[in-house]
Amino acid sequence: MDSITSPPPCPNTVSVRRNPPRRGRPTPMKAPIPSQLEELLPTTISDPPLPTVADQAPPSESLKVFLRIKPIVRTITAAACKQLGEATRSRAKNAWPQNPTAKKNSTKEKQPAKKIGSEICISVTDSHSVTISPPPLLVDSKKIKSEVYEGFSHVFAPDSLQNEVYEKMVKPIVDDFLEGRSGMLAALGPSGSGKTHTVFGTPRERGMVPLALQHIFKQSKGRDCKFSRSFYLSIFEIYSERGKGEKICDLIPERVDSGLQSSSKRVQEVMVSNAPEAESLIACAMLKRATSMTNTNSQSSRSQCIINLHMKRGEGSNQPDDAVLTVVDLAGAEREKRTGNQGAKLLESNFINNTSMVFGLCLRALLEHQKNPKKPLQKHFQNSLLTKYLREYLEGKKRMSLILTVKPGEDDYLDTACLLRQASPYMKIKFNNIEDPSSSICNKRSIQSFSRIGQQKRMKPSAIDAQVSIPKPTPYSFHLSFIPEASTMDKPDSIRSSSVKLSSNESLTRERSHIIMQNFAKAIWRVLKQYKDKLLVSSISFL
Ligand SMILES: Nc1ncnc2c1ncn2[C@@H]1O[C@H](COP(=O)(O)OP(=O)(O)OP(=O)(O)O)[C@@H](O)[C@H]1O
Repeated sequence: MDSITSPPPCPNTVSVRRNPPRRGRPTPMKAPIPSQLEELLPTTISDPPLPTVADQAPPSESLKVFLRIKPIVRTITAAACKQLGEATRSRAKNAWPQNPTAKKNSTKEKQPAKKIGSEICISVTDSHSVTISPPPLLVDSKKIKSEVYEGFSHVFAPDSLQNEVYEKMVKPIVDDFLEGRSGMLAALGPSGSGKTHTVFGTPRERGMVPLALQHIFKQSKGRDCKFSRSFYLSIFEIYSERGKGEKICDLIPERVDSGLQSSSKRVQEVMVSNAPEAESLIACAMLKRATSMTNTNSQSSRSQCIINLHMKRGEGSNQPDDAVLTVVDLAGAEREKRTGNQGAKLLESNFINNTSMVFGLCLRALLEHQKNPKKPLQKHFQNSLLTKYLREYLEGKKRMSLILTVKPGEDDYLDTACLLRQASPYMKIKFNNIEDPSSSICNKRSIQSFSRIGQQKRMKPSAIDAQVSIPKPTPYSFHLSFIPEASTMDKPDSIRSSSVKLSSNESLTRERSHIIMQNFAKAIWRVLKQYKDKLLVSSISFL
């Protein structure tokens, strides 16, 4: 494995600085030389606990955004495999935990590392900033400049070790969790950039989840049993089969050890009492996760994977708050041109990209709302299951950290630049309680309804209670109001009242479409106006 220090400066480019804080620091020596060019479930799998006072971070705290650069490692891709006539579909991801078959394949897959040097598009400027340099072709044809991104909580160089990443990024979240504060870590980045590697790792290089488990159980061990706490694990994935709406799949094997408690609900929450027990559950879960071989990753995740560790305090404890530690391994955004995906895989890609986009939109909306509180917080979280589940985090009510993973190759410039451009402003997001006091109740309801989304299809309209509205099951539009308990079903009188509610729902939908159309019209108007101005200018220059 090669480690990368810094790419040689790309001639004919100048550096532009992006991101806060804009400090008056000299452009690093290694930077390019200036030139003349310029979003069930865990419900009972217990609902994630409502935000408590402990969950609410001090208002000044900002979202932590970390960046990790993957070392350059050449792996066999789908295209290469096709040539060899090998199968292109697998289910078990070759990450932590150990999958003997996959491991064998992986050692075969790794080819001698690429020669590095001019092929690198990103370099570490210092521990908080990076410089990305476009490949010469783009510099010449599109006059793209090299850019400096700064303000990251930490930039992990390609040779960074998992332990180092854990200490700087995850340990503070775990310490808070052990103090009773919920927290989340989400890994974002293009396909094959190392999200799963960072989150789960390999048997040799254990990832954030196994390291966190080890830390948590080590800390909990010698504690007074009077203040004992118990830990419950749930792991599930959200995926879309052939683009037909989103589904939740419990990744914990249906028949877990009899020694472990399990819930009968769709997503199990299993009590774990030590790290190896938890790790072996995650190991089994990972074997169930949907993966596939693409042109960019031999074992690309096709789903959003969510791991929750729920800490419940013992009865004798004077700190009754529960806390949840959530780790999200998002499926990597993919460009069709690069992955060469077709058919079902292309549909999966659309789902993956859509979820990533909605996740980003939520954060962007939060940022805009915080910049200008008069601007209402857009409810983009409604557009995907993942964001609906993570609503509290995406509305800035609970702490979360983001780890952006990028690939350093020259070919990866567009993916890397795109991610940095989109995600680096998120570091300006502050954690504060931006919703009204009823929000926690609303949110509990939304999470409950989310957890029962799978049951909706089984419910007949006649069975809906008078207080209940019926959601229209479109792939990315799930209803957030009350979903009935099974016990409220089979009440024929309710048909009329539910249809009344339906019509009010329709009017809401119509109103929303009207607003969207209005905004769309405004945008078109602006574009047309710009064109008009440009036409005017060019016609003047002709005269
Ligand atoms: N820091 C790293 N050190 C060593 N190998 C790495 C590192 N990051 C990623 N890899 C390797 O690169 C390959 C792709 O990584 P990984 O599967 O984690 O990507 P990903 O971002 O999860 O992709 P996808 O979104 O498609 O699932 C794996 O073989 C992994 O072991």
